[in-house]
Amino acid sequence: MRIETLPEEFVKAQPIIDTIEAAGYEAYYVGGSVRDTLLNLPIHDVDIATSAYPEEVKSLFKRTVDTGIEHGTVMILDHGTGYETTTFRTESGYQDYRRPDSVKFVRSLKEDLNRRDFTINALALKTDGTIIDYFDGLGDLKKHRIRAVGDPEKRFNEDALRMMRAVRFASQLNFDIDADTIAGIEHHGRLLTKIAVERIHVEFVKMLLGNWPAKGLDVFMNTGLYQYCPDFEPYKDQFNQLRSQLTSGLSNETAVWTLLAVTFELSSKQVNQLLKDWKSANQLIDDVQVAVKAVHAITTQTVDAWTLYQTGHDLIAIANEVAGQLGDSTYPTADLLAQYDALQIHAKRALAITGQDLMAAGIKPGPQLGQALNYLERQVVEGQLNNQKVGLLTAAINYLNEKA
Ligand SMILES: Nc1ccn([C@@H]2O[C@H](COP(=O)(O)OP(=O)(O)OP(=O)(O)O)[C@@H](O)[C@H]2O)c(=O)n1
Repeated sequence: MRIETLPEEFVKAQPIIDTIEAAGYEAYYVGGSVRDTLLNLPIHDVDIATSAYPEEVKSLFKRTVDTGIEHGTVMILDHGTGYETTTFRTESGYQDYRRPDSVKFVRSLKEDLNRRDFTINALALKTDGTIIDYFDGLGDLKKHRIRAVGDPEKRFNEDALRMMRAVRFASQLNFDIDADTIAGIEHHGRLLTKIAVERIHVEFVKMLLGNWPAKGLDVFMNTGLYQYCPDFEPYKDQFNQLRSQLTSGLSNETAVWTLLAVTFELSSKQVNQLLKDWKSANQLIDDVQVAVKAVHAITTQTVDAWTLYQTGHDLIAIANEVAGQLGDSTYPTADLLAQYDALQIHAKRALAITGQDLMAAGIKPGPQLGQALNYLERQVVEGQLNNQKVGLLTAAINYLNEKA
């Protein structure tokens, strides 16, 4: 088969392939960009596979970066775009690529495609639009099927992360997973425990961001794969409940973990533990903690100015999205955001008075100064006081006098 008009990303990359071919090697577009083009989806990165060895690739181009030279990948820089270019290879353990004997460079495209994860990812594209398809990836694309290349057991032994990739693609593409491939996941689920959590994290989140999350979750649950992810084992029922509730993908990673934290009914300490075990960034952990509180306020209909202020614009939208997925929000997001926008201040530094001002008015530095500012902040947020210097000063003095 031949694609008539190639997307411009490929046209732009053609000089790279031409250069490699002119030096007497083969080079093809491979991987996700080929798959997504055939599915009429936008493409992200254009990846190239070549018979040239890494040193040979580097000698052909002025600007290259050794992004993964151990497993044969060199990034070629061309007019601001980077092209990951990987030498054809076979492998005896994807995750062990740092062991020099685990990657064997070969000169044959077919051998290279044969070590790839799924048939839909094992297609190669020539610059003239011809598709090379040794494993009926085109048939599987048509049938909306994710099928391991050759023996699933072998593919999952090479890289157990591929089991997570299978469920992730199911959820992103609304594809079914082939029965033998599912059986492979059932047999090899435990191998996931050998994989770096950071890699599992990426795939798990992509699964829930996909447009058909229930599709991936089905296999994730039915094969028992979930048990081999950090901390998920006790939450079978909650996951199954989610599977039936989730009607569309979530909009970002914070929403994913907030949804899980609420569904699992985790305490703030447990949220922290879960996210730490999943090797999450501190910013994500903080955001999820705040969003979880906001979801509770939304679901119990106790959203007030102070909650909105503490939650902030972006996390309000996320919390309401999560509450909506759970069928528990009665607020349109736009209304909550309008209420938030209408607050007099959106940060403490926007108060019309500072600690300096209070000291200038004779209030001594110390804990009471901070308390007074906190009091003013809350009063202004809640609309009890106007954000004006003179009024705030009087209110601060009265507040401290009453306390004394
Ligand atoms: N564990 C993996 C990861 C990747 N690949 C191969 O390497 C290609 C590129 O991988 P990657 O960029 O991670 O994923 P894409 O398939 O390109 O999908 P996306 O960009 O949507 O993540 C895949 O298509 C597949 O052929 C593989 O065989 N096994």
